[in-house]
Amino acid sequence: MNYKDYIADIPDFPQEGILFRDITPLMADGEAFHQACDEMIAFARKVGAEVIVGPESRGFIFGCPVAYELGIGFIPVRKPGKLPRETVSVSYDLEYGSNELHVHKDSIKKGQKVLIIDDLLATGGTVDATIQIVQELGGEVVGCGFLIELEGLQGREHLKDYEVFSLISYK
Ligand SMILES: O=P(O)(O)OC[C@H]1O[C@H](OP(=O)(O)OP(=O)(O)O)[C@H](O)[C@@H]1O
Ligand SMILES: Nc1ncnc2[nH]cnc12
Repeated sequence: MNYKDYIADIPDFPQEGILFRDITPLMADGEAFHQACDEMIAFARKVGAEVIVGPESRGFIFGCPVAYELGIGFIPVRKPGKLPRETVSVSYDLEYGSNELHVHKDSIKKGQKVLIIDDLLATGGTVDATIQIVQELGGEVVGCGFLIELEGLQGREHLKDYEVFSLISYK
């Protein structure tokens, strides 16, 4: 399958100068979405994931089917003001702004093997912040899986110590 056929390229969204890679056509196609999830599931099995951690909101779209298929848990990483109980948080920068990510403090067990799944790796700010939180909570990051990697933004520089999987790469 040529997954790029299912990604829409939108110039100057959400800001001038950003080429936005829109995954919604892929999500809307049952076969493409299913196959993409299957490839992430294979990676999750390979790295021995015991729990999936996924950043809001597009990380939920791919992280939850993987967790479901493996019969393991899914832990949401959320933007400020969304989680009702005590959290740990980290501030981070991304291609078009900055934010703060939160995870419930009691969500990850010590030594648990964590696979981080998100739709897209750009600067790596989001995954870097997520790794920091997982480690603070005692989890072991065994891999990071993405549908899309924007190679030009060099997000992999943050991920030299980890197994990284991406299905679609743009130079
Ligand atoms: O590698 P980075 O530079 O951190 O960029 C990648 C992140 O940016 C997007 O999320 P966004 O914060 O736009 O939120 P959304 O998923 O709610 O749209 C995307 O879904 C990744 O999580
Ligand atoms: N260029 C881009 N397209 C879609 N999502 C993104 N998140 C960060 N950069 C992005």
